[in-house]
Amino acid sequence: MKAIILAAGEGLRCRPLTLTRSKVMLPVANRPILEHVISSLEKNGIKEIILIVGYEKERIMNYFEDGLNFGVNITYVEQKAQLGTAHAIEQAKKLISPEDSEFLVLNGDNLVESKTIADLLNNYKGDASLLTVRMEDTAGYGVVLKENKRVTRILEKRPGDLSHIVNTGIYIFTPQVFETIEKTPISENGEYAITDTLQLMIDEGKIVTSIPTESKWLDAVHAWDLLKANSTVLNSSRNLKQEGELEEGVIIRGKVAIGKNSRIRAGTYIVGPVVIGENCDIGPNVVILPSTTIGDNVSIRSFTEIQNSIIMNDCRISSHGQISNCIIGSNNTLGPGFTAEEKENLEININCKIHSAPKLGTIFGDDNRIGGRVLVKAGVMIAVNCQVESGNTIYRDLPRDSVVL
Ligand SMILES: CC(=O)N[C@H]1[C@@H](OP(=O)(O)O)O[C@H](CO)[C@@H](O)[C@@H]1O
Repeated sequence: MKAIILAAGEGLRCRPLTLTRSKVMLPVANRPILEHVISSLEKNGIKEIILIVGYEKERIMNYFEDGLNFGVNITYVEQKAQLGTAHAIEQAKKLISPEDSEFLVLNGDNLVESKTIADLLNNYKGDASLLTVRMEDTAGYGVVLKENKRVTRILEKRPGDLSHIVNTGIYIFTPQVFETIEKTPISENGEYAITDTLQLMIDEGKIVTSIPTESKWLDAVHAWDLLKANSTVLNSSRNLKQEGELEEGVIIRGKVAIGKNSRIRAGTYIVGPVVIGENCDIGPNVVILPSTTIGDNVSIRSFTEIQNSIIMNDCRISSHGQISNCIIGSNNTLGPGFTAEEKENLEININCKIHSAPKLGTIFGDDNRIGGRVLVKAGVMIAVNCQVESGNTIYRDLPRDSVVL
């Protein structure tokens, strides 16, 4: 069976991390979310992948190339304008032939394990099947109403407790779906939504089934949700390899992976689950606590403590830093004594809407240069290519290219 993966969107609510990469390329346990998705498909024997790309597509294509390094064949299709999920799927029409009796569709930015996909592959039936999960808070998702297994209505992002059965956006369709996609009207918010296509199919008397799963399905709606996804994946990972070099006096507890050519210097204390990439230079006397992921080519100097955080590639973190519940994008330089304040239950304004975040420090996009003794207040985000001189306290979000003297 072929799979179409939707990977064309930016993921606006994951800014500033998505200013330079799309949401599917955000790292979880040092691998892009999309790589976890592809690996789950591959484990189910799905090797023919059609990747719908758009925003920051070069970054995706340079990473995955033809897919062979990941055990699959990838064909890329560009969705030039992001006109909704039905429009995205329609872009792949010419690559699905009548011999493909059915095909799978899923989002490239939702973490799934191989069992999640297997739950749909083992149970689908009818003209279309969609995989569902039960959730208390269904805000921001589509939900379904059903009789037995048959879906009677799909309601997209409506307020209220209409149903707690959430559409995961993972579907199996027969090629006939393209006929209904063509008839799908544009929605109120200007998109061709696959959920409207499914509702049309139901209205036409076609059989749309809901297949429940209790296997892993995680969506990073906001940038800070990446911390939870990272922690979940780290906690469930097995066979973590230690390939780097540990100096004498390094203490390691729990599951810790250390990549090739990484050097952990004396007196460093690491409590897993922790993943450290390749070519890192850490210590002496650094403390790394659960559930932390550190990318490739990262240096961290003495007496810095990091906990429940993601540090992406090519960062330089000086001594005496305090980094907890933070996401630091690629190629950031943090001077000595950097402190990220952290707080619980923050209210964060994104595009004039208040979103609540659990415990959070700060989130940095890429390429920022921060001097010594800088304090960033809890929940404050630094975009891309900002410069903050030593001794400053940052109280408000910094947009791209800011300079704080
Ligand atoms: C129009 C459409 O396709 N809506 C889907 C889709 O929403 P997005 O906002 O496009 O990510 O994926 C959700 C799962 O992540 C699902 O719940 C919802 O029904």
